[in-house]
Amino acid sequence: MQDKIKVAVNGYGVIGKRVADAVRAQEDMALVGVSDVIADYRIATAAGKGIPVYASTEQALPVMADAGLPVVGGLHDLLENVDVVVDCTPAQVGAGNLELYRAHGVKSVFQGGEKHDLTGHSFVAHANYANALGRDSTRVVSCNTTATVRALTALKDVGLLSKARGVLIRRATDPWESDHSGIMNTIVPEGRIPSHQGPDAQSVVPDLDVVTMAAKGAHTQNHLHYWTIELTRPAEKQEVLEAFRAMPRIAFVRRSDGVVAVNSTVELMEDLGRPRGDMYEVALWEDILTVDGNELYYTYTVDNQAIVVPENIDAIRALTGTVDDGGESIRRTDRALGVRQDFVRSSVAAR
Ligand SMILES: NC(=O)c1ccc[n+]([C@@H]2O[C@H](COP(=O)([O-])OP(=O)(O)OC[C@H]3O[C@@H](n4cnc5c(N)ncnc54)[C@H](O)[C@@H]3O)[C@@H](O)[C@H]2O)c1
Repeated sequence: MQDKIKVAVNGYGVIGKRVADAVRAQEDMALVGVSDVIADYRIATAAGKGIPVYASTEQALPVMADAGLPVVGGLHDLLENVDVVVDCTPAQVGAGNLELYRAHGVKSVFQGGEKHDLTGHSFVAHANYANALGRDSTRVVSCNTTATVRALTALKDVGLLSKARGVLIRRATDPWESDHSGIMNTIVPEGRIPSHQGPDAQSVVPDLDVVTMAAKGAHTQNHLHYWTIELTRPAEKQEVLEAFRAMPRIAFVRRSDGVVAVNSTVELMEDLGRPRGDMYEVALWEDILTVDGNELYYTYTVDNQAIVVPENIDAIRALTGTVDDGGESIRRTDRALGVRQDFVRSSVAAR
């Protein structure tokens, strides 16, 4: 434990519990504890796994203790013993924690619900690991923005990307909250164009020419994106596929393999034995992708609950500066999580 990066997770919800497990899967990291304000099954499962549990507020501590949780202490105590905290509290709550983390001399990773200005740095590992090195804090961008940046930088890396225009069909709510939030039996267009994901992608890669439009669907699992791309020159489909294949965390799926809809990938992840059925990769339909001269069209699906998890792990290494090379950090993270390049046709972990 001495040489490992000591990590805390504040906010043990959809993202926090996944990041906590991913930290535990890394050879160079130790999860010192998780902190929250809840006292029910959600945090009890952390205690059940032997993860030390802390209370994030003074009011929460007695409530958690009364519920029989083995609360080790308050968030202040946890922060005394870690190098990095990953803040996975609800959107905008995290912003109120930055000064606390700084006061404890702890580096901090925030999530996409916070504004770029909070940390002045927005993170997607492949795109800008290098300029996060040694920083005090960063923000891992949202699930939609992470997928957008991964796919567009794959094209940018090989000099093919001129302009990108995307339509994002978002899930209504996380599945476990569908008893009390989310829409039903409709599609709701977002009130403005561009939707926020395009400008957010530019907070990671400023020179991207990208416009996004979004709508909220009535389903609860996964987003679906459609992209129309103007390439810098006419290209062959094979060349475009190679560009995506070279990008970590993009995996091909095919209708011909029976992956015909968003729910197919959900079932596939379960069948692959993924924890919680999580899909860390962008699942891009190889046999739908079409190139026509200098125009490219493609679609993929994104597991909103999981895609940012490997990015959080890389952000921890970048801030602490323990691994200088982003490619090396990505390889380590992906090996530990079993990230793949192809779900059906390759039985081995990718790259
Ligand atoms: N759910 C997604 O699909 C998704 C995807 C990408 C990014 N994000 C971002 O991740 C962040 C967390 O979202 P989530 O979906 O995990 O939320 P969530 O509601 O599932 O989890 C948040 C957790 O924080 C806890 N919490 C509330 N107030 C707290 C406080 N003051 N101190 C400590 N803990 C507190 C809650 O009890 C809950 O367990 C947000 O910024 C969100 O925008 C969410």
